[in-house]
Amino acid sequence: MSLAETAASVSGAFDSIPIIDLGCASTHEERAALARQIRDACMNVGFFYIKNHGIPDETIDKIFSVMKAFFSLPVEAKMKLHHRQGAHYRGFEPLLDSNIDPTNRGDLYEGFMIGWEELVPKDDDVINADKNIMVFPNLWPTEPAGFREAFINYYHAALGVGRVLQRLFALALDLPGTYFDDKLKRYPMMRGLHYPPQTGPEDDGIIGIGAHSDFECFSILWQEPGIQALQILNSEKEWINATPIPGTLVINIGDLLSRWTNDIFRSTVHRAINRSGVRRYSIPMFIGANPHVEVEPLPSCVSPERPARYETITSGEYVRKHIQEMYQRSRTTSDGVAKE
Ligand SMILES: O=C(O)CCC(=O)C(=O)O
Ligand SMILES: [Fe+2]
Repeated sequence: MSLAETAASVSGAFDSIPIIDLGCASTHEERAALARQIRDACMNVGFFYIKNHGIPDETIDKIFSVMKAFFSLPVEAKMKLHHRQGAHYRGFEPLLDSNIDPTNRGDLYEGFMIGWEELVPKDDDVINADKNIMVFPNLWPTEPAGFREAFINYYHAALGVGRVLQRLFALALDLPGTYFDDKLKRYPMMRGLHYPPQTGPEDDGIIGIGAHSDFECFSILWQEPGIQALQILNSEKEWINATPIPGTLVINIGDLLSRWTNDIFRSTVHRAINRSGVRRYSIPMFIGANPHVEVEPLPSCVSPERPARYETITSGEYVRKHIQEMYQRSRTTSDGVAKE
């Protein structure tokens, strides 16, 4: 059955999130079987867990530990790295700095955003050699010690997982395995997030992160074990818990890949609410397409019964607009002062 025919029979009324084992992908048959599982998950749920992803525990432990230390610093120290000092979304995001759900009043998390950087910096000539790719400098705190190293090590490890997944997504879409290799960003954005425990009523419009779908192609999320916060919305409008499963990462499809696949891959709405009584941490990385890539529904996802639903758009144009809107709805000024 073609992708478009299969999509016609999919309901989206899931009540659980599949777990996919990346550990068995050495033979051609194993990779094909994995791609089929991924296709099912992307069409039915838009989310899946991966186990045996290959990121060492030590790499995760180190970034988790520096995140806890950094977010425990006084807010004045963190504000010195406010991301609005620059134009490229790097550095600290205070509480309520973003508002991803326009029907809400603000997102109750603190974040620290970074982009690609070599662990051992190369000279500028090497970095600037690839003129088509934008590499913006990161901002780094002076404390805690080892913050930069822990973030960069995790970043490179997560990016490696992304490279494996993008090939599986291509196979899942009946495309050559390397189809996305020159189209997806080599330098995606990643952020460490800290959600203070929340006590206010949900209907006051301020929750950890409001209901949204991600803007880019797919996201790779580490979430702190033992603390339930992330929820995803099914087609029956029920919130299904994405309970942290030790040793796994959560993968979800974003709007751009959904659009690229003519909505055959689902970009599922999700939110996070931390009512655990203690702080909660997570680390999303957003893998997008390079800014100049023109995204239009893939031929394998279009049929006479399922005509193309979207016009061609460049990735950069699409993502920039959405990110700007999310921060324009902020309830704080760049000094961190609450707006009226
Ligand atoms: O913290 C989480 O579990 C979700 C974060 C998220 O959805 C995002 O950053 O887009
Ligand atoms: Fe998200």
